[in-house]
Amino acid sequence: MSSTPIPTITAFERSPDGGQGLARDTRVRWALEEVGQPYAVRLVSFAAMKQPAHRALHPFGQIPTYEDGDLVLFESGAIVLHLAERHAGLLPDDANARARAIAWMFAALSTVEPPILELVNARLLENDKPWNKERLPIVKDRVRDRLRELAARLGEADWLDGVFSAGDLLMVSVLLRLRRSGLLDEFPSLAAYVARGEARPAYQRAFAAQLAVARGTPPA
Ligand SMILES: N[C@@H](CCC(=O)N[C@@H](CSCc1ccc([N+](=O)[O-])cc1)C(=O)NCC(=O)O)C(=O)O
Repeated sequence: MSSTPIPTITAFERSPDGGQGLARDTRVRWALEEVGQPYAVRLVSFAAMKQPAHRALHPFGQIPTYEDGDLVLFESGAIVLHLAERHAGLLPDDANARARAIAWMFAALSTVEPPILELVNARLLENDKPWNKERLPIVKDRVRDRLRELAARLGEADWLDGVFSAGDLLMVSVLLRLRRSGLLDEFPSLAAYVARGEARPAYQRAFAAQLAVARGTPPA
């Protein structure tokens, strides 16, 4: 029986996606599973997220957060990096390869995710605006540009830079948001890349855990 306290993350009490794994706690769960770190989950309601107690952990009143002893983190990318730096399995030992893997983490969140979020917002939050019909194709083409460039770099490789890394974990997580749009299927090599990520046992465990929350069933 381990006496070492385990880290605690926060997640939606009721995820708007009904457990499809699109909320950002899934990528943190995935990283924890990849490094073999047991963790606890504190579920928070939308209302509780905006209260002072949660804002003391997350200045923007969001999830996920990560608590481990006297360390409190927010930002899913920072949490994944923290885990990758402290455990084997998500960043290479070689210094240059490690730096490249971290560059891919930033690329996922700073270059590929923003146009995808623009598309998500255009479809979810702006679809009743008169200008949406004109804007949507422009936003879609911005996403296509990034996907085309990413596919060109990935080529026939399994992962972005040799072995699977935290860069792939975040890139796959970002690309999963595209599934409903159909845009990912326009790039078969990227759809296969995402499928490789989803096939990883660690992802499967992370997905099942967040789905169990959505279904109100206790985790296995
Ligand atoms: N940059 C931060 C962004 C965190 C964030 O966006 N958190 C969202 C949940 S993940 C984003 C998300 C939400 C829902 C779906 N979905 O498909 O239902 C997908 C992704 C949140 O707390 N939203 C509540 C709020 O802002 O008040 C990070 O990466 O951690």
